[in-house]
This record gives sequence, structure tokens and C-alpha cells, in this order.
Amino acid sequence: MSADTRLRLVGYAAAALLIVLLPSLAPNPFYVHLGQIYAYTAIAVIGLNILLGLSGQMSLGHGGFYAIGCYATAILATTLGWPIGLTALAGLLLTLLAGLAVGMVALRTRGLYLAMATLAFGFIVEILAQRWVGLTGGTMGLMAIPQIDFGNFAMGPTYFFWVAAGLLLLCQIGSDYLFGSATGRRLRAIKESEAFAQTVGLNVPAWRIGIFAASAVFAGLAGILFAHQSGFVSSDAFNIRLTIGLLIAAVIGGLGNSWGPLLGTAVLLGLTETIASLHQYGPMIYGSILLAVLLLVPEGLVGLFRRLAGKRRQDAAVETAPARPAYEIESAQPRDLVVEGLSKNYAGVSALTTVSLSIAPGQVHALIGPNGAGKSTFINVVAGLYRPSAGRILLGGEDVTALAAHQRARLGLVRTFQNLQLIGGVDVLANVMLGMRARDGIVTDVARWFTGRGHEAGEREEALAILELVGLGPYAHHLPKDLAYGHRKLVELARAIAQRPSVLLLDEPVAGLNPLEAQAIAGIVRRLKEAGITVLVVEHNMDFVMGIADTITVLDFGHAIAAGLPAAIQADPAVLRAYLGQETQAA
Ligand SMILES: Nc1ncnc2c1ncn2[C@@H]1O[C@H](COP(=O)(O)OP(=O)(O)OP(=O)(O)O)[C@@H](O)[C@H]1O
Repeated sequence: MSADTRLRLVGYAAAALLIVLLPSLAPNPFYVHLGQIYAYTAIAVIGLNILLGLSGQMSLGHGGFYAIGCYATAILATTLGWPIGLTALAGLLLTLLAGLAVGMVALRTRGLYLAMATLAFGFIVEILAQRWVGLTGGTMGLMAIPQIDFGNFAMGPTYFFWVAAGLLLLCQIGSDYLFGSATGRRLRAIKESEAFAQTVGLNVPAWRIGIFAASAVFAGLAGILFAHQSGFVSSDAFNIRLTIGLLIAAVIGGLGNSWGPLLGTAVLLGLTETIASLHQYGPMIYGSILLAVLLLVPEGLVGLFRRLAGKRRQDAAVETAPARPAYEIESAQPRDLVVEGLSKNYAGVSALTTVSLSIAPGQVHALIGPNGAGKSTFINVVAGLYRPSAGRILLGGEDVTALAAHQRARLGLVRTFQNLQLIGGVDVLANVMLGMRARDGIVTDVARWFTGRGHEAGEREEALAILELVGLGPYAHHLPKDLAYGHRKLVELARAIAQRPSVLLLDEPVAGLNPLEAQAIAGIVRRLKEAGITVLVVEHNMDFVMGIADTITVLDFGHAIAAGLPAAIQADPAVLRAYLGQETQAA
């Protein structure tokens, strides 16, 4: 068991003990009351942190989900007299549905527009709560919502605290799992670049909607607990201040950090209590604090504490690990790549015109041509990031033209990017592991993560072996930004190898590298070829191309002007004209 896991388990045990003992330790019932508010507010903030911090989607409408959970349980309990367990379940289901619906809208928007769309959702819920008086009671509210007292009214507040804080502990464990598992890595990949996430096989829309809905459920659960704590719900409780408060807590704690919401919520409640008498200046004070945090400690309190506590720890045990068996590069299944009559028009620009080529398994084919010839477009169309205007793409005889990028990736069509695509927030090892399929089912994975016994051990070993293969073993626990450019290129290649490609598309793999580094990459490409992997490489470095390519296609203004063996291409008058033409223009 690693020191990290031990610390985490001790933390959970200490939290459980504190939850049990706090009602009897608290000097007066107000602290239990504060503990209740803390518990359900932190649950909502955890949901927001997962959405914003991990997947990068903004929501200014979380107060709306909170309100839906709250009203669902309150209305069903007061009008139909359902038991709390059932009303709570219905509340969760309703927020899940609302989260799925808003998540689908969110798919069509990004950044500022997403913020506006979710803000509109929050306003719609708020206005409905105010105006649909017959259902919600409007500002007069719904009264006599049953409270959680397990039949013993005197112990009610204590029981409620145990329920809310117990649920908070479970939510925190769930959040820790998300942050520490493959799911977290995938969400970070989506946050960093959706195009990249697709090429490692992720169904980005499904992930985005799913995480939006999950985050909404956290807010809904908080709303449900609020209803049963206060016993009274009025539409005044769900204005924009609620969402802003949750956002402030998430940002102060530190977005993208699993423990951030616990700290951020404590600060938020502390502030709320401190400035309770300055009610009219509330928004101004909140706004100033938010600004100060964003300017001075954008990484939030958890990030600040980490910075103060010292640099990232290095896992020396792994880095100096004794020799592990050398990694055997494997192709998922040798497949040929056939492209027939591929055309791509951007508005007014014909980037590719009926380009065809075919590469047998274990062959390296280079696609070369002057700047703007259409090489990157070709890779993007073959990988599935762009739709072709005409033509077909066959992978091992299977027509994949209509498949999305993530579906092609799952069939073994793997690519690297000209502009490196690495996840900044996690180390090199995790970047390589992003290319791998999960080996354990979700239950085993959660159990292994919880106990720290062999969680992702197979994946880690394999990723370390791949890193050693590309010469990056000692850098496994560095962040990509701390690596030299040439090393970052190797990380991307290592991640592509981890995907076990059948066909590998390399977009300018040696651009910006010195001859020695280019030689190292050439050596790896040869090993990929020996393993039966089909390689298509786009590159300007002719020494590199001539050293590794079995065959070459030359593009010029979107047309294939020559194709054949390297020696023939070098002597082809049309090719020389295309390149000389470019040099003449440049001169
Ligand atoms: N998203 C886009 N929208 C409109 N035009 C584009 C787009 N991407 C590329 N083009 C145009 O398509 C043509 C081919 O560009 P592409 O980037 O594929 O060429 P390239 O051979 O990869 O060039 P380089 O070697 O400089 O990377 C160029 O005229 C370019 O301006």
C-alpha cells in the first residue's frame, strides 16, 4: 500500500470518526446546524468541481439543479405524502434528467456561450419557482416538509447531520476516485482538447453529457438535503447568488483538485457567517474575494498549500526500478490502409482533390509536399476529425469513412499531432496510460483504488516499459511542461504506442528536433514497422523521410503529383518543380 493510499484511508477513517463524534463534541447545537449546511453545500461544490475542474465545462446554472432536487422532494413529500427515501430518489432522478437535457444543450456550446446557456437555465428554474405558485408556493414557499428525525424528534438535528455528512464522505470518496483513476485522466483530456480526446478513443459527446448529468445529481442531492433540513422552501433560496456562492467555494478551494471543495466550502461558510450583518454588501465582498483569489492564487487554497509544502514528490522507487522486461511493440491486428479518391473542400479552398494511396501492413509510407499542400488535412480526414467531401477510407478492408474519430481509434487507427497534445495537469506516465484500454471492470477498479492494492498496476508497468523503450524512463513522473521539446514528442509517440495501433499516422514527428533526436524517432518507427504496424508519416525533413519510407506520395496544392519508391521520387521532375517552385517563391 502506497503512502498516498494510507494517508487517504486514514483521512476517511478520521472523517468518519469526526462525523460520529461531532454532535457530542460541539459546544452548542449551532455547530451541528453549521455542520449540516457545510455537508450539503460541499456536496454541490464537489459536483461543480468535477464539472469545471476536471472536464472544463462551465455552469452558471447549478442553482437550478439544486432547486429541482429540492422542489421534487418537497412537493412529493408534502402533497403526496411519500416517504423521504422515495421523494429523495425521485428528486435525484429528476435532476439526472435535467442534467442530461442541459448537458445535451451544452454540447453545442463552449466557454462563454455555455456559461450563458446554463445561466439562462438557472433563471428559467428560478422564474418557474417564483411564478408557478400552485406547485411551488412561490415566495411564500412550501411548509411542513418532513425532516429527517428517524422518529426521535429530539435527536433530529444529530441524525440529519450524520446522514448529510455521511453522504458528503461518500461523495468525497467518489470524487477522489474520479480524480485518481482513468476516468479523471479522460476528463482532463477532454478539457485539454476534444480533438485529441477523440483520437484516443473517447466518445466526447457521451462523456460531456454524462459528466454534466453526474454533476447535476450532486447539486440535486444538496437541494434535497436542504429541503429536509430547513422544512421550508421558498423560491427566494434559488437566485443567482446560490450558484455564485457554489462557484466561489469551488474556485477558492482550487478547481480540479479533489480536496478543494472541502476547503472552499469551509471558507465560503466562514465568510457568510462573518459578513451576515453586512448583508447589503454581500455580492461586492464575494466578488472582491473571487477576484483576489483568481489573481493571487489561481490554483486555489489546496494548490497554494501544495506549493508551500514543496515541489511535487518524485516516486524514486519507480524511476530507479530494476530492469523490467523490454516492451514488445504490438499491433492490435495488422491492417492495411486504403484511401480512395479523397477530396476535402473548405469554404472556397480545395485542400485535397481525389487523392488515393494504399499502405500494406508493416510498411512505412511518407506523405510529403510543400507548405499548404494538404498533408495535415489528409491526416485529419483519415483520422476522422474532418469529414471528407468525397472518397473512401478503408481500414483492413472495412469502410470507416462514416465512423467518428473515436470509433476509428478503437479500431486501431491512431495518430500523433503536429502541435503536441499532452495533458498538462498529469505526469508523463499518466499521459502514456491515457492511450490504454481499462483492464479491470469498474467494480474491481474501484476496489483496487480504494485499498491501493494493484490499482492499474498492469497499465503502469506497461506504460513504464514503453517509456523505457523510447528512452524516457527517468521522466515518468515529470509533468510534460518540464520536459524538453524533443522529449515531449517522444511522450506523444509513447502514448500512441500504448494505444496498440494497427495503423499509425505520424504528423511531423521530427519537426523541431535535432538530427540525433530525429534518428531516435527513426529507430522507433523502424521497430513499429517490424511489429507489423502500418505507418503513414507526414514530414518535411527529407533525410528522415528517405531513411524510413518504403514508398512516398507527393502532394502539391491538394493533388497527388507523384507516388512511388524514394529513389524515383527524388528524381521525379514534377516533384522537383513543386519544391523548387516553393523555394523560388520563398526567395
Ligand atoms: N480549417 C481550415 N479551413 C480553411 N482552410 C484550411 C483549413 N485547414 C487548412 N486549410 C487550407 O487547406 C490547404 C491545405 O492545408 P494543410 O494544413 O492541410 O497543408 P499542409 O500540407 O499540412 O501544410 P504544412 O506543411 O504547412 O502543415 C491550405 O491552403 C490551408 O490554408
